[in-house]
Amino acid sequence: MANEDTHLIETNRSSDSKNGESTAIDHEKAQRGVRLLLEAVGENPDRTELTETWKRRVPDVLETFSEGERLEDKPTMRTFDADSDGLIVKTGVPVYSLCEHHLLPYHGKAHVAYRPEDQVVGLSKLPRYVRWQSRRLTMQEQLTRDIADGLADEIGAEAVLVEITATHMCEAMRGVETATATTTRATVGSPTDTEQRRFRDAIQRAEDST
Ligand SMILES: Nc1nc2c(ncn2[C@@H]2O[C@H](COP(=O)(O)OP(=O)(O)OP(=O)(O)O)[C@@H](O)[C@H]2O)c(=O)[nH]1
Ligand SMILES: [Zn+2]
Repeated sequence: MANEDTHLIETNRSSDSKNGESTAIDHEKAQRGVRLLLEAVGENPDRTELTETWKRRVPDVLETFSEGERLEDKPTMRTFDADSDGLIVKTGVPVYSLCEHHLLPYHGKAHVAYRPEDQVVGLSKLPRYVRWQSRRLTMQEQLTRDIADGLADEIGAEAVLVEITATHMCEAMRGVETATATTTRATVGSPTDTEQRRFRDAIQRAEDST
């Protein structure tokens, strides 16, 4: 075993598997990586205040932030029969994701709408689904597309609209050092002009009320 490995603690989650699928990140690798990063910035990872940081805290954070990579963490998208042919709109869903270029967070609000075919999904599942999709390394455009395509598949919706407005910490805290909002949109199916207008109006109302 390499010298640095002698610092590593065993976690029984690192090798969990269910039906051959990984159910967790590789904690041992994460511990080793965080130790190296701390050393790279001139820190002593064995300083008392930092030991839990690389042994437990940051690997746990990475596990949470990568839930969207694992199918078993996907929320159960239970649907119900419902006689609803209008657009169902959910606004102001919090989004926290990680930019794949700088490994820094971006956060904002997602707005989601769908026209059901013959089934509607439980309301709470929309924010749950957005959160699950967000917990991965991705670009905002791709996240918006993945939520729209994924929801269309899950619900069997005739049309889906997703809009995300977010601020990227990689633009705010470093680099250009300017916090500006970025809005991205993805559509599945063919929302009518009236539906598009209803979606925009609902977003406007949500923004006016905050
Ligand atoms: N389109 C898009 N760009 C993103 C996203 N997240 C970060 N970026 C951008 O990705 C780009 C990466 O540019 P590079 O030139 O490779 O990296 P960099 O030298 O760190 O660039 P700066 O951020 O301008 O300092 C930057 O312009 C970021 O603003 C995203 O979700 N979508
Ligand atoms: Zn970035």
